[in-house]
Amino acid sequence: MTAATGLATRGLAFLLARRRVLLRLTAWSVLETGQTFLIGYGTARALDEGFLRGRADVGLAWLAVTGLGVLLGALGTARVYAAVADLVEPLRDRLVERVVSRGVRTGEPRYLSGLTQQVEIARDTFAGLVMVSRSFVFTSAGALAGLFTLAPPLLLVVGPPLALGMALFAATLRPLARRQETFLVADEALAGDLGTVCPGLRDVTATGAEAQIAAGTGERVEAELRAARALARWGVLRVASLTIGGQMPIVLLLAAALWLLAHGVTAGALVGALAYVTQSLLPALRNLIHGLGTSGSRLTVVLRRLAATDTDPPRPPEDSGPVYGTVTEEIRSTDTSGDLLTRPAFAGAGLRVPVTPGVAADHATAPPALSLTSVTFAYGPASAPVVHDFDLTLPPGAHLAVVGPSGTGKSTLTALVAGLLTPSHGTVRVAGHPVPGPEAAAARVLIPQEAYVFGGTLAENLAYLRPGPVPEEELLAAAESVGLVPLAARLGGLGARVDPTALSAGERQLIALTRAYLSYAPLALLDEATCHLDPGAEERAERAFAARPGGTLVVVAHRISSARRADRILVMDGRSTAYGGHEDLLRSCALYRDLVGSWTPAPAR
Ligand SMILES: Nc1ncnc2c1ncn2[C@@H]1O[C@H](COP(=O)(O)OP(=O)(O)OP(=O)(O)O)[C@@H](O)[C@H]1O
Repeated sequence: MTAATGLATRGLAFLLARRRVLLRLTAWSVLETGQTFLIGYGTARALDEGFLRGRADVGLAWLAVTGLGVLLGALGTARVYAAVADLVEPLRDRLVERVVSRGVRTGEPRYLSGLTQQVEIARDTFAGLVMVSRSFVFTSAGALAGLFTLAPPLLLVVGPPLALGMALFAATLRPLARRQETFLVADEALAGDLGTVCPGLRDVTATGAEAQIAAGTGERVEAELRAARALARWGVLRVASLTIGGQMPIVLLLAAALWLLAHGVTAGALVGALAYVTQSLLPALRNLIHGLGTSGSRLTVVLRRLAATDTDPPRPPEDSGPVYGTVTEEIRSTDTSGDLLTRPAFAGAGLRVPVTPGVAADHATAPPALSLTSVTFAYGPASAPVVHDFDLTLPPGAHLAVVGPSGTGKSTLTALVAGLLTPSHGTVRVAGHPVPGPEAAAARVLIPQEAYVFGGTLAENLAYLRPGPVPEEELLAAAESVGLVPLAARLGGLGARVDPTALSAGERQLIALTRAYLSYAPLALLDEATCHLDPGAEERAERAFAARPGGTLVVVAHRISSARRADRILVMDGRSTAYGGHEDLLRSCALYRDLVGSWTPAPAR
């Protein structure tokens, strides 16, 4: 039995078990049929027996009867809603019961919120479908009965295009549902991908995974585009079915007016027929086509997911939360087999972007290591800019410390340089290359506060940002420079497997720093990347980066010692900034004096 047949069987059993509710629904819907019938019939009589004979009172009386019919119909519709609730709520209860018991059984309660949300979608969609299909059936019955009562030839004009439109619509149902499902799946995959990638852009940059993430997400965008195009092509047929079934009868009635009048159809009956088509059939058909077309496919997808057999693994909710907070979890929870590189849990960790060797060029002719020109950035169109009309130029080999109170934009600045954020005005260039861009991306390495270590060997962790094999001597030399040697020895050497869960935050930072040190990127951005190291270890690591041949260092500093080591300091204070050496700033910048005061420990008494 296919999944679709299984669903249909279960759906039928569900409906049969609720025959009484269905009967009630039918009974109230009949009132709607009466209302539809009266719309055309009453109008025809009002004309033929009243207004066209100069008897306005009779005409008005028929219109009053029609109005009464509309009131009764409204009463019926109100009762229909109550009956639909009796049909829909048990479906919801059943699905919730199923989802909850499955969550409890499989021990995967974290999926419950996503699934119960899908239950709500299923309930609403099912209710909508019941309403539109029921309305179409009873409205059409009322309109067709009315046309026949007024004059059977009217049916000859309205019936065939209506039947043709319905047949075309029925023929598009399956293929369109399949395309709709493909589109929904592609859309959800893209949303899921973006939900993971966007909050984790910093992680992606830190692991040098931009190109592969862009390729992966690009493929999802392409898949959604293909699905949308296929859906649109079939959508055209659906529009055609509405045109043929709902709008063509109007044209035909007008075009055949003479013929109809010659065959005993009265003027009132002709107007009544037009009322049936424009006021009842066309809206009901439109609702049916839109309702069944979109909601039907959605309901099928959601129900199929919810009704998945108990042995199926539960599907993760679309939004699995920000990567920034979960990556470390994922990495920590990896075993030591070292195969994290292929795991989808953190796609970025498995991706390598070759960093161009030789980016560090001849200093004399080289462009600035970093330049920001009139850069303005705000997080939202209505937000105050965090960085405003900002200029900065760093020559190759410079060592800049960025300091300032919390929330003044230090991380925002590093994100702008790394290309994670795009300024609303101005330009950023790294080694002369515009940001964002592949050359600029290859020319800088970002080390965020959260250090990423994966379950491979220490050597694999260290060589991760290098395009090819790295000689052992080079790894050892880098470990020596950054201060990793004692940890490497404790772990059992470069070939030892690393268990990220067994490392402290500071030890992970040392590994990430050595990895960045080994990369070919001349510009290193340390965004609180040493915050878990003791002052001595921090000094050693920073000095190593500052001494890299051709290397330029930007450090978001959280200690006065870190700022003092830099040859220039940028003080950020909201929209204003100050720039200079330590002594200059002590003299000229009150905020810097305050910061230095708060960073310097009070002398022991
Ligand atoms: N994603 C974001 N959306 C909206 N506003 C943000 C976002 N990230 C930061 N901000 C705001 O931008 C301003 C600068 O934040 P940023 O993190 O760059 O400051 P910071 O100086 O690095 O702070 P800290 O020292 O605490 O890390 C703050 O007001 C912050 O609330």
